[in-house]
Amino acid sequence: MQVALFAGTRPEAIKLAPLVQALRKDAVFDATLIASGQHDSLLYQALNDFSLTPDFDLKVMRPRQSLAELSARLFAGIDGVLEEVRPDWVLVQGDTATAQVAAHCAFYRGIPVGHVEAGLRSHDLSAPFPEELNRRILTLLAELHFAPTRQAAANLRAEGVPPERIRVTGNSGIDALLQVAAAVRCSPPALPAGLSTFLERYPGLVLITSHRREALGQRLPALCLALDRLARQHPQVGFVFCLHPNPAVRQTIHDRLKGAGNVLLSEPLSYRPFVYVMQHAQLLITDSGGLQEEAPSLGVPLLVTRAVTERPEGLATGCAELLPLEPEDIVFRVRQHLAAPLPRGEQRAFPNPYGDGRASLRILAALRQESSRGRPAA
Ligand SMILES: CC(=O)N[C@@H]1[C@@H](OP(=O)(O)OP(=O)(O)OC[C@H]2O[C@@H](n3ccc(=O)[nH]c3=O)[C@H](O)[C@@H]2O)O[C@H](CO)[C@@H](O)[C@@H]1O
Repeated sequence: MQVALFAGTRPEAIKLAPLVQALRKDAVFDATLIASGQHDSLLYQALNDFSLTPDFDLKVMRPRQSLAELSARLFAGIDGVLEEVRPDWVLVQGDTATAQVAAHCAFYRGIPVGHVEAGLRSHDLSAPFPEELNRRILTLLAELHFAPTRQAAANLRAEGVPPERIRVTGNSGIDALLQVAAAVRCSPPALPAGLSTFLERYPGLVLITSHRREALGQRLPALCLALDRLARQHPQVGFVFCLHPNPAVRQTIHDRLKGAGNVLLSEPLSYRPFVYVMQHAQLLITDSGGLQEEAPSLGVPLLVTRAVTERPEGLATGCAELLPLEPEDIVFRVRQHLAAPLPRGEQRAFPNPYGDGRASLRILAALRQESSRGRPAA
């Protein structure tokens, strides 16, 4: 069974890596990995972490291109690859333009699509933008829906997806995390020089990421203001902000946080060092989807800088909490967490509702079942 997998961004590479590894180990499958290059530098950094080299690289990234221009390049590039590879199945992950357009192209050619991480919904098309739209389109296009949780499966059924087309598999991102977290515990990765000195200097550690388009208005400036105050009030705590390459996000953060001594503005870390830093943090502050899924396995509490999340399961376990918009409220919530720290490296025990590390195997089993049933040619 020839399976084509498309990855355009860092999280897609991380979450598809365990699947590519599992497919390549299994004689039933032949896996072709296609990089779109939607987020070029971060995508290749993540693929490298899993020693993966794409079979095709579409290099669609251009500076300051619009979403429509990106989509146009993706349509042309992906259709060409499908013509050449002629896969039996296409696998896409999550909610990016790459995933949505790859599913579209496959659908037009009558190639069945498996959607990994199906059924997440914020029920708000403006947040996350444009990912919530991409998810809904992907649901219309997919033949098999690999839902990470029961809640995600319920969302799909509520939209009329036949139950027999849905599999609850867990999130393949947890497969990747558990693999890398175990490796990092045995052999700590090399960290950039400035970061390792910084970590040694402060007994406490808060790790922050923020990159969502919709954060640029009020949320990111409010978060920076709050962090600046918190850094002054807690000189024993190091605040590491891992930046995203998006120039508008970087500018906002640089302008507001450059001066504070115990704030380190770090370049994006590759996955192994990033997992190491997460393992040693006492608190994560983020608008990332992946971090919301990873935090419970690492036992690190997490504050989500968003008004809504498509991941309510983490809120229900007590690991995650939505952070208010106002800087005073952010300061208050973070101070509450910092008031009761665990020693560095020690973790709280949270159940992980997002997966148990076996999602890829369940997805492979579902594909094998499809192949044994035989599909009519398109
Ligand atoms: C709207 C939304 O929620 N969409 C999500 C979105 O992804 P995201 O929000 O999770 O994106 P990021 O935060 O960029 O990536 C996170 C990953 O990167 C690692 N990391 C982080 C910083 C760093 O310096 N080094 C790293 O290695 C980190 O541990 C984690 O694994 O798209 C995905 C693809 O479709 C979807 O699955 C997913 O729903």
